Amino acid sequence: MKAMPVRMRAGRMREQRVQKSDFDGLTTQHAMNSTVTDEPSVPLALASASPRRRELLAYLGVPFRIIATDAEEHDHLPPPAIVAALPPLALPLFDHPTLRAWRKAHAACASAPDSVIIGADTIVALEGDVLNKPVDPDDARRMLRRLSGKTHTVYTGLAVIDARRTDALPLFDLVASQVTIDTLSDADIAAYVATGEPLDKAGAYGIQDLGGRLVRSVVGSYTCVVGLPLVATWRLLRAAGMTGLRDPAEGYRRWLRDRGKEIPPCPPTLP
Ligand SMILES: Cc1cn([C@H]2C[C@H](O)[C@@H](COP(=O)(O)OP(=O)(O)OP(=O)(O)O)O2)c(=O)[nH]c1=O
Repeated sequence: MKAMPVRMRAGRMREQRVQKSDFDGLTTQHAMNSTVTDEPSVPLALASASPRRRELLAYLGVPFRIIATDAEEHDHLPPPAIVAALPPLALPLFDHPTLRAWRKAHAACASAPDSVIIGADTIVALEGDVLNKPVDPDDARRMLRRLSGKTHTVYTGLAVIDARRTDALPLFDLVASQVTIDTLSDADIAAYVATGEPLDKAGAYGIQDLGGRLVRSVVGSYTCVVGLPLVATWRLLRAAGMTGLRDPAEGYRRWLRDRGKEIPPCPPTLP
């Protein structure tokens, strides 16, 4: 992305605008030519610093701005109405990805009072434990040793808030995909961790990059694993009244094509 002035706000909030002329990296040419289709009916904001989320959301074809917060680190109790509306999940409330997504979207409201705001959060769950982002390479090696040869669940929670109507309940979703990791030797793990790729990823792997080589199968949404399930995102944004969005299956195909990837067999792997 062309460096845009980043406005600092209280509470470590950063803001950028993503629009037609504003894509970078791997998909610059494709994104500029084919990603943004229309002006949205309501301004859209993504409450996330994740480059994966920014990239995937762009494939739904509407411009948006980015507001990154440190809200997921907050642990204050949310309002009871929010807790009651969360999709059921047999994990501690503090780890609930939809609650964490809500914390991000909620924290961004003051910066985008005219917008629909989407937050997302991804965790890896294995045998009742939650694996977040590793704190260091040792932690990444430990996580990958645990995931080796097993099937785990990747959950991505979504929260959409219309900041113009803060009295209304947010829209929530929780998407789960089953990922099976190959049996990995210590040398495989060491080589992968040495790439540095695992450090900013839940569960210490990135399926969309080199980590894809560690994965034997995905059952469910592929983009849930990457951090932003496109079909569920599309559905929530439509429910929030947004128009001009590209069909998510088409966005997924374009994203795969621009990354030079084959379309995984469908089903069991879906957008
Ligand atoms: C399992 C997996 C996770 N991930 C990423 C998605 C998320 O960016 C990250 C999980 O951390 P999150 O806390 O969900 O997100 P984040 O800290 O990157 O961004 P923000 O809080 O600002 O929204 O792991 C992949 O990129 N590929 C994968 O295969």
